[in-house]
Amino acid sequence: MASETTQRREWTVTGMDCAACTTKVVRAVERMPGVSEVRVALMAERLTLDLMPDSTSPEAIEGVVRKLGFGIAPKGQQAPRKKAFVLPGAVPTVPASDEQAASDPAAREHAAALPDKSWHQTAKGRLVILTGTLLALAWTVELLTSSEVGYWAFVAACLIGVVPIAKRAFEALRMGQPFTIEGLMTIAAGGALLIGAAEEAALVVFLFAVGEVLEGVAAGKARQGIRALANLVPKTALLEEAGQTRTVSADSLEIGQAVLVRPGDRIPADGEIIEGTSGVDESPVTGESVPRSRGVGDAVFAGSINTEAVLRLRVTREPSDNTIARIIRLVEEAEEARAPTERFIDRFSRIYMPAIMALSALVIVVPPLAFGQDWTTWIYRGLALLLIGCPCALVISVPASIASALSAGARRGLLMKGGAVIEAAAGVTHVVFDKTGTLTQGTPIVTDLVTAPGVDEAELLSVAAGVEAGSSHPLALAILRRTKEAAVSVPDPRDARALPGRGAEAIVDGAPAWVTSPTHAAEIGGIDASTLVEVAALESAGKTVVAVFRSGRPLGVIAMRDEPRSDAAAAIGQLSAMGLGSTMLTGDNPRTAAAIAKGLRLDFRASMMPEDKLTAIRAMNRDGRVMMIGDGINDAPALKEAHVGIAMGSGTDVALETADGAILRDRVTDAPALIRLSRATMGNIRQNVTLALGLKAVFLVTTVFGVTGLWIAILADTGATVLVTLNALRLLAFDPTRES
Ligand SMILES: Nc1ncnc2c1ncn2[C@@H]1O[C@H](COP(=O)(O)OP(=O)(O)OP(=O)(O)O)[C@@H](O)[C@H]1O
Ligand SMILES: [Zn+2]
Repeated sequence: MASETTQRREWTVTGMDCAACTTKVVRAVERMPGVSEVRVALMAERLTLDLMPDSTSPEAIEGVVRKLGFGIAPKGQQAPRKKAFVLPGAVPTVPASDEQAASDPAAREHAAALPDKSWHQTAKGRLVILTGTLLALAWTVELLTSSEVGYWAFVAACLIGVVPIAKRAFEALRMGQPFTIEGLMTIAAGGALLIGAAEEAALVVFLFAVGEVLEGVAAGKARQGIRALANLVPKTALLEEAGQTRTVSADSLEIGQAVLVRPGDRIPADGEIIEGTSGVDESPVTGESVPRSRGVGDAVFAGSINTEAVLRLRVTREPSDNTIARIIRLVEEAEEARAPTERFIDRFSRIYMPAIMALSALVIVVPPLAFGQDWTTWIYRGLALLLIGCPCALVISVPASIASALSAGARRGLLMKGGAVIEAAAGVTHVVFDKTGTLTQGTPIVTDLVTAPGVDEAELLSVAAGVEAGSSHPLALAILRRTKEAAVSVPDPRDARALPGRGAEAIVDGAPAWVTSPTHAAEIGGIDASTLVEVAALESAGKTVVAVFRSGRPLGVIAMRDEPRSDAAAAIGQLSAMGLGSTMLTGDNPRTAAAIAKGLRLDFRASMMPEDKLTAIRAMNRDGRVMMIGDGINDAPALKEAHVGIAMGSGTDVALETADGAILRDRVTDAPALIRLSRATMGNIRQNVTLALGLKAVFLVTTVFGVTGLWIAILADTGATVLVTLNALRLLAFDPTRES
């Protein structure tokens, strides 16, 4: 566990193409003194760990990672550095067009340390060029001279090509990791030379290098999905200061500053509109591409597009803390919450490589010794088998799918905190919805005022508004809105108090007053029989009724209607077509709940106190796996209790932190969409695991029987890794809103 004295450090690590690479980094760094909680995110290219001061230096950690053949640079300003870092052999480039990189020293250093290089500029790319050239040279030599000279040319090509690979294998070995793909390669190439298969040995080294580059390209593609999000925030902003407008880097904006956004431009920061009204396309954040009209006082997100008119806004969030930055961070961190399937595959691949090595030893030794077979043949087959022992394709099969799914989801406003959540969401059997704000719009409107004899509507509203003045409950807001419309003044309450699940109370104009549900009205003063009949009628029409009291005397009732969201019924229909049951949980009374549930065609449980919702979820969890969908504000405990808790709506500030996932659009149909995406992801993972294991199994057999040889074995491994990654990328294009 991290103690208080340890310091959290973060680096960007480049060149990791598969989970075998991440294991290498983790194992090597883990052994260093004072290092704990080491985590490597493959797709986010991030290394995090806790470091005891005065133990290992960050530079020593960087040295170790670099020795393993990866690029590393501290992330952001979290890890201050004294000397600038340059990748060995890399050409540091500062993109001239990138104002932000040029102006911000930390960003510039970062850009210089880890430039976006094309494949031939990387260490792995150079290995391809080197081994390829050597191979071509050797072939030429063989063609022009005798096969005798050619043979030695291939030996030379293989030996020179294998040196960098053997170096990496040796470094890993020194750090306590005997089983690495580089180690397998080195043994296989060396062994092939020993039995005189020089040409093939050189070819294998070359193909290995090509495979590494291809894997890198595929992994990079998967990463782009997430990067694309970050690129949606413009680099520059039009800052207004002292009556002047000037262009500044968007990264330098501070809370409280005023910026101007022209039509057609992207909004540079999370902010609040202080002047202007315009359509704002919030698709980068919510996935909703129909522009919404936004005016003074409305919040807007960085990355959204201003479609119509000039807007002036006040920055409300630091650039590093804006909504889209938090979404990106969440998606990146989500990688660490690994799915059970992923953990299983990891454990499997850890025994897989040694097991294949043992098998390969048997294949080499047993047939010649026990059955007097030819040594060269079986050594050759044993070496080829070694190459089958690379677990790359298998190990990347799960994280590649999950990374694609996470970014596919994020682009549509469907956020999930990692593979564990995806796997859980794919397996839910039942969906539970909160009513207010989830299935309904959450903004009830007062429809009926029923006054007691001798009380007028203004008095009823005034007392009710007094009690609710400080409340943010949707019903309270409805009453306050209506009071304002009726131009009734709101008295100043004292001792205002919420009665969760029941109502609210306060001292209004010196007298104790209450607003409560009719069910709890009896506790205060009761409602007369004729009013109760009226209440029942209103409730049966799907309206929520509250009773208003002063000094224990009923003043009347207020009925409100909260319309179901327009797509709620469709969402329930989709879920049921997917074989999932839906239930609505509500604190509202059974009659109102029944009226709403009937229209939406789902089960319901009414009159639930907040703790009842928790118990209900717990009970349902026992019979199946429940996904709970709520607004994340007052139902956070229920969201936590469910198998999967999803917060809905743009009130996601809290939700992003507490729930397992979030739906950023106010769309109920995104609930089935999220489940569809999760199911598709698990399907994709199954395809990948089958593909990886299947190919291994096939080539294991053909290798043992001598049908295929060394270079096919390495080609099969690379091919499988690339196929698996490409298959995972298909998820980027998956449309979870489409019913199938
Ligand atoms: N501030 C309030 N003003 C008036 N009535 C209230 C208030 N708070 C609670 N109530 C009463 O208690 C009932 C249950 O409230 P609760 O907050 O548990 O449910 P809700 O959030 O309105 O509905 P849901 O459970 O569907 O989200 C309401 O229907 C209402 O009758
Ligand atoms: Zn690898």
